[in-house]
Amino acid sequence: AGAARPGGTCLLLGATGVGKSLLGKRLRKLCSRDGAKELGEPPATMPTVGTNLTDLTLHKRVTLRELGGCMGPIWPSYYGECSAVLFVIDAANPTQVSSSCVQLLSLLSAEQLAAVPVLILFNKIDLPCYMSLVEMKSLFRMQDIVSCATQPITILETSARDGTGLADVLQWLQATLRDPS
Ligand SMILES: Nc1nc2c(ncn2[C@@H]2O[C@H](COP(=O)(O)OP(=O)(O)OP(=O)(O)O)[C@@H](O)[C@H]2O)c(=O)[nH]1
Ligand SMILES: [Mg+2]
Repeated sequence: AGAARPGGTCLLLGATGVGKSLLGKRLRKLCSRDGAKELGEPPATMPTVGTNLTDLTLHKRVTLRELGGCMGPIWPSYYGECSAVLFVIDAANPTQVSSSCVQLLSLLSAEQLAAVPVLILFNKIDLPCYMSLVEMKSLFRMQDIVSCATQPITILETSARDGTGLADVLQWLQATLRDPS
């Protein structure tokens, strides 16, 4: 199905307001040719209604397809055409933990994603009230989730605001979407 777009397609998923759109803009800036050393003030974002495509130039072209948090019910219609998933969680929003956890469990159990590598991002770690990786992992029972999952799962902490962890995200995409050789 992905034949229409060369390169690889990575779905960018997560509840509304977790920072998917800002992350997409930051990643594009980081791998743009002027090789932004300074990210500067974060550009404004609007809640994404529908889907939003961002092309990244890595070793090959990688398309990030964000599906707005409010589009949750139709996420599965895009599962067939992706080779990786970025799942974003707001580490500074304790009230969203249970709904994010349900979303994560349902995507991990989707048949079409059974072998698709997943990168989980605990985002917004620049905020003073963010929950540490240890806290987040225990709130999500991440150990159980990872051991029951059929797909490879990687976990990172990020700030789309100040750029923390974003180079590691690019590195993961590059390694994950490498052509089999
Ligand atoms: N402090 C901080 N704010 C962030 C970070 N990432 C995103 N934001 C802010 O959070 C708000 C929502 O970000 P978006 O990127 O629009 O969220 P989204 O996940 O795309 O939301 P939907 O499109 O509605 O699903 C914006 O005001 C962003 O500037 C971060 O790492 N730290
Ligand atoms: Mg958005």
